[in-house]
Amino acid sequence: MDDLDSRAAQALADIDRADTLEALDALRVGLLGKSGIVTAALKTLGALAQDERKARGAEVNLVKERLAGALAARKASLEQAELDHRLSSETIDISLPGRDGERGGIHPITRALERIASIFARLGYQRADGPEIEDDWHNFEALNFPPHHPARAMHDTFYVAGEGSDDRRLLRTHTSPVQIRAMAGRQPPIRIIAPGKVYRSDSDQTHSPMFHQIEGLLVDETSSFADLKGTLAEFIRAFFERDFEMRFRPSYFPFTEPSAEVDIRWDAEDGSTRWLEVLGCGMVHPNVLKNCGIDPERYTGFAFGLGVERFAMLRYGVSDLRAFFENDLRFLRQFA
Ligand SMILES: Cc1ccc(OCc2nc(C(=O)N[C@H]3CCS(=O)(=O)C3)cs2)cc1
Repeated sequence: MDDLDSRAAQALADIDRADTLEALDALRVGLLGKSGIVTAALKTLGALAQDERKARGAEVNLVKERLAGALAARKASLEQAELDHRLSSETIDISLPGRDGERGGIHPITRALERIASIFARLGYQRADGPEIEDDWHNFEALNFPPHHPARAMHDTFYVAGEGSDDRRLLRTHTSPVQIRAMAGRQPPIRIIAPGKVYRSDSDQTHSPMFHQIEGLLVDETSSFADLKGTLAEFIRAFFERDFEMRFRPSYFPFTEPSAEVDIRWDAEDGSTRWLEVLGCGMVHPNVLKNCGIDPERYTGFAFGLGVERFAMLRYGVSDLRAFFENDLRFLRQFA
């Protein structure tokens, strides 16, 4: 075997051992490139006699084809191996569940408030809004509170600092001023609900200085206490999706006469039965109608008020009111 043959044999072994496309290409250049051994062998043909040149040329071309074939085969094998590696390492199992981003949820107080509002919307009530910073007239005077009623005291009401005593502004203690504003300039029939934040200087396990209320007001020519009872019975049934036994206990509010507090009969899991107070109501006091330019000789109305947190606690089985305001995601995620 001449020198070219032995070097070609060595080259075939090197080609088989080449384990990267870069190493294989370096071999190709060294064999078939401008300075490669096959190119060098082809260059010697010119110096040979005619008959020897033909035979030698055929030998060199045979070596060239064998090396080119081996290079191509090895290249294909390495490329396939690379493709197989990528296919296995970059495989995506499309049957896996997607990575879910954090989803927000509606706060339980908002859920309860919207649930209550939608029940009254279905009963024909319009939603009204108003300012949270109110004046004394809309929050107390117009609602028939006498001048020195305890609810006006600082221990119950947040007053805006640095203002005179008679026209002091305050954080509304109920949403009744919204109804006062809604009645002004409007004649019956009136059916409105006023949901929103209210503020009282109170804070313990069942009281928060800011809480949510929904009040309702209906004024027309014929409404009666019976209508009030029927409306509230329907509301309680729709909200809890259960028929609760209800009782109306006589009570007192400056803005309603007669006034009542409503209890529902709550059967606890341990079999005990309790009466739970859930809201207050009454027939709108004639003075309140007069203050809003509505003739109490011609029109009557009823009104009710409830704390939204109270309804959320009952519906969702929450025992501490403060849980609604601590923003603990472990608590809030239960309502997402
Ligand atoms: C013009 C107008 C006239 C009358 C009105 O009466 C709204 C009413 N509210 C109650 C009541 O008991 N409210 C409390 C329930 C729990 S609470 O959130 O602490 C407030 C009874 S009647 C409202 C507006």
